[in-house]
Amino acid sequence: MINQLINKIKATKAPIVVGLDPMLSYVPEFLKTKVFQEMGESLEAAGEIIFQFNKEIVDNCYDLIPAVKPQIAMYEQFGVPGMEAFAKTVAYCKEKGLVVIGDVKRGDIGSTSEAYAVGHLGQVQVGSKSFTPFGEDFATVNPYLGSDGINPFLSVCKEEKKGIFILVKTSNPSSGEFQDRLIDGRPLYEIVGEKVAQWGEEVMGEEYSYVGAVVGATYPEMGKALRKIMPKTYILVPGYGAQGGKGKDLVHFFNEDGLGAIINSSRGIIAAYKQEAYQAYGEEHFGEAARAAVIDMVTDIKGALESR
Ligand SMILES: O=C(O)c1cc(=O)[nH]c(=O)n1[C@@H]1O[C@H](COP(=O)(O)O)[C@@H](O)[C@H]1O
Repeated sequence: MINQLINKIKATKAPIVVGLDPMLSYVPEFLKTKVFQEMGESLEAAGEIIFQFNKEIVDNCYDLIPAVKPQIAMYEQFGVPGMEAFAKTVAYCKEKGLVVIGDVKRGDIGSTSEAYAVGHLGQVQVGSKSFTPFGEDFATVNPYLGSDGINPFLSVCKEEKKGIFILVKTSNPSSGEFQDRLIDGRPLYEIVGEKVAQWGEEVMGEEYSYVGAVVGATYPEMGKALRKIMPKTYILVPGYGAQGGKGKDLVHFFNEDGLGAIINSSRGIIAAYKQEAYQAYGEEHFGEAARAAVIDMVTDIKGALESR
C-alpha cells in the first residue's frame, strides 16, 4: 500500500491528505435541517449527516488528492450509526480511488492488538467465511505498549500489504510531557523514532517502509531530527492549518527526493467555508470551498519545497 500511496502522491503532485473529521458543528445548517426533517433528531440522522457531508467534500476533492484520513472518534461519538457512517465513508473513498488512512490510534496487549489489526486492516474469519470489516489501507497506531502492541499490526501489514503510521511526536501542546522526556540523555520521541525505523525494516516497500510515523507540523525542528533518524519512513504530518502549521515549517519533513512526508489538514479543508478567505462560496457550496482550500494548501507546500 505504501507503493500505491507514493504513486498517487506523484500522480496528483499533492503530498497531502484531507482529514475527514466531520463534527456536526462543521456541517452547514441547510444540510442538517434537511436530514433532521427526514429522520428527526437522532443518532441515525447524525450518521447520515456526516456521511452526506463527507461525500460532498470527497466529490469535490478526490481528483486533486491521494488520500483521506477519517478520524474515528468523530464517528464513534454517534454510536453504531456513527460507525456505520465511518464504514460507508471508507468504502466510498475507496470507490473514488483514494488511499484511506484510518485514524484509529490503536495499540494494546498482543492478542487485543491483533483483533484491532484484523478489524481495521485485515480480514476476520466467521465460520468458513472471511470478511473485511472496515477495509482501510493504513491505520494509526499508538506505540506505548511496545513491540507486543505493534507486532500484530506488522503481521497483518505483511499479509495484506497494508500499512501503519506510529505516533512518534504528536502535534498537541502537551505532547512533550512524556514524549520529550530524556532517557539516557535522549528524548523519548527519538528512541521511538529509531524503533519505528527498525520495525519498518521488516516490512519494506519499493522505496519506503509500510511502517510510517506521525510527527506534528507544530514541531518542525524535531521533525528535522526525526527525518534523519528514519530515512525510509513515510511521515504523516498533522497540525497544518487549524493548529498553526504552515508550508515553510514542513520542508524538513521531506527527503531530498521530494517524498517521505504527507501533510494532513482536517478542519482547514472540510470547514473552509467558515473561514474568511473562502466565505464567498457560501455554505451551500462548502464542497467547492474545500476544493479551493486544497488547491491553496498544495500551492503553499509546493512553494515552500521549491524555495528550500
Ligand atoms: O494521528 C493523527 O492524525 C494526529 C496526530 C497528532 O499528533 N496530531 C493530530 O492532530 N492528529 C490528528 O490530525 C487531525 C488534525 O485535525 P486539524 O487540526 O483539524 O487539521 C485530527 O484528526 C487529529 O486527531
